[in-house]
This record gives sequence, structure tokens and C-alpha cells, in this order.
Amino acid sequence: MMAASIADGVSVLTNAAMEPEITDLAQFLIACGASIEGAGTSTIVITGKKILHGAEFTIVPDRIEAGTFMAAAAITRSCISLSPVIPSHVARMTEKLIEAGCKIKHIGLHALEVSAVSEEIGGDLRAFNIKTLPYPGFPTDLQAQCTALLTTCVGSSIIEESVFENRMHHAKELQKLGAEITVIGNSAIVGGKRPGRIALSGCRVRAADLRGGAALVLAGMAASGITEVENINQIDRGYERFDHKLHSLGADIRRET
Ligand SMILES: CC(=O)N[C@H]1[C@@H](OP(=O)(O)OP(=O)(O)OC[C@H]2O[C@@H](n3ccc(=O)[nH]c3=O)[C@H](O)[C@@H]2O)O[C@H](CO)[C@@H](O)[C@@H]1O
Ligand SMILES: C=C(OP(=O)(O)O)C(=O)O
Repeated sequence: MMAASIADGVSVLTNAAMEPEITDLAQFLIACGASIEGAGTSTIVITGKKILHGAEFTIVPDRIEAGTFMAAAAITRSCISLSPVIPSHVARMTEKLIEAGCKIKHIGLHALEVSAVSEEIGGDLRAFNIKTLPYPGFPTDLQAQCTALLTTCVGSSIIEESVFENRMHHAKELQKLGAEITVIGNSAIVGGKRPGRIALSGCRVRAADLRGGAALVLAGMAASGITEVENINQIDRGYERFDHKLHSLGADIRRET
């Protein structure tokens, strides 16, 4: 879209992703004088302009960061409110957490409250299944965080990763924390909380990638004892001050320099 905005003539992008970030980029380019139609659908038509101009623009809230904090509330059985978030951008995550038993309240247009506190939800969280799909389906970038959450829920779940291959590295690390996970190709079967099964317990684990790393931090907050996550530069690629934000919510977390 960026290149086509200043290319000669009309460009048509087919099979385009329909994610909010695409629409947001299009809106920014339009604010800069570009001509773009169809962003947010699978076909985008761009008529090139000779020159663009500057514009002031506020970018869309990060739906994956929001979804990660929603998972953090759930895995620690806490209640948090988060903003700014566009509730429709985290709709699939909201549906899954409601299926698990969480209570989710809209506070105005750009804030949500997520509660997994057992007295408020009347029991413990239940397992749910996930199949990742292109937006507006369940995002691949929240799969790892939900896998961590599901290791603490009552019952077993099936996770199907259908967007991106090789996105199960966190499973092996979660196993080190005591989780029961069987990976079969791009799917995983997670055995959740069961009577007689030991809950997660802390140890040293390694972040192989961005979302898998975030998932290990979430698991570490739910685990007994101390969890050390190595290779956190992966997490820093996609979360600004993740440790500070979690600490401000009450997590016992610190960065080792
Ligand atoms: C619409 C959607 O859900 N996009 C996700 C996708 O975007 P992203 O655009 O990064 O993903 P790609 O389209 O590059 O890749 C998706 C899949 O297609 C395969 N592939 C890609 C190009 C190609 O020429 N041949 C091929 O086989 C890749 O190997 C992968 O399995 O992954 C990102 C990283 O997790 C997520 O942030 C995005 O939300
Ligand atoms: C996979 C992601 O990003 P990257 O391709 O930079 O690892 C992500 O945003 O979850």
C-alpha cells in the first residue's frame, strides 16, 4: 500500500489480510493524501499520487498486547481493567475467555475489565479449544498466551495453529514448568488442571519467539516458586515495558540486567 500510494497508476492488492493494522495504515496514508479503497477487505485498490504530505495521526491500540494482558488477568485469576483497547479488535479473545468463565465488562468505548476472580465468576476457569485463523478469526499471535492459560484451566483442550507453522516452541518450555502438552504437527493437546496433577512450578525456561516468550512470563506468574525466562529480547521486540506494566498490576517480576 505504501509503495502503491506513490506509484504510477492503479494498483490492486488481492488476497490482502483484513486486520485492523491494515485499515489503520490505509487511514494514515489517506490522511497523508493517498487514495486507497477497500482496506479491511481482501481487495485493496490504490491510485498512485505524485506526492504525499505530512499528517497527524494516532495509531490503533495494539490488540495483541491487550489480548496478552487479558490472558494475564485470567491466568492469575485476577481482575484488571485495560485501555486503550478497541473491544471489537479483541472479540475472539473475549469470546474464549467468556467460554472459560471470565467476566468481561465494557467500560466506555475504549476500555475493558476482565475478571477471573473465583468469587466473582463462581468457580474456576474451564478449558476451551482454539483454532487460529486470519483476522477476524482467532489470532495466531495470541495462541501461545492462551496455551499457557489453558494449562491452568479445568479440563483438556485442543489447539490448532492454522496460520503460521512452527509456532509451538513454547510447548516444550511449558512442559518444563510441569504442563501436560502433547504437540502433534501444528496442533497441541493441553491437559489442564486435574485433581492429583501438580500445578505449574517455576524453573528456567527460554523464550524462542515473541509470543511464546510472553506466554512463559504469564505461566511464570501462575507457577509456584521462581521462573526465570531467558532470551527476553524476543519479548522486548513486541511489548513496551512488559515487566513494568505487569509489576504495576502487582506481579512479582523483575528484569535481570
Ligand atoms: C492475516 C494473519 O493472520 N496474519 C498473521 C501472519 O502474518 P504474516 O504476513 O507475517 O504471515 P505470512 O503471510 O508471511 O505467513 C503466513 C503463512 O503463510 C506462509 N507463506 C507465506 C508467504 C509465502 O509466500 N508462502 C507461504 O507459504 C508462511 O510460511 C506462514 O505459514 O503472521 C504474523 C506473525 O505471527 C501475524 O502477526 C499476522 O497476524
Ligand atoms: C510473530 C510475530 O512477529 P515476528 O514475525 O516479528 O516474530 C508476532 O507479532 O507475533
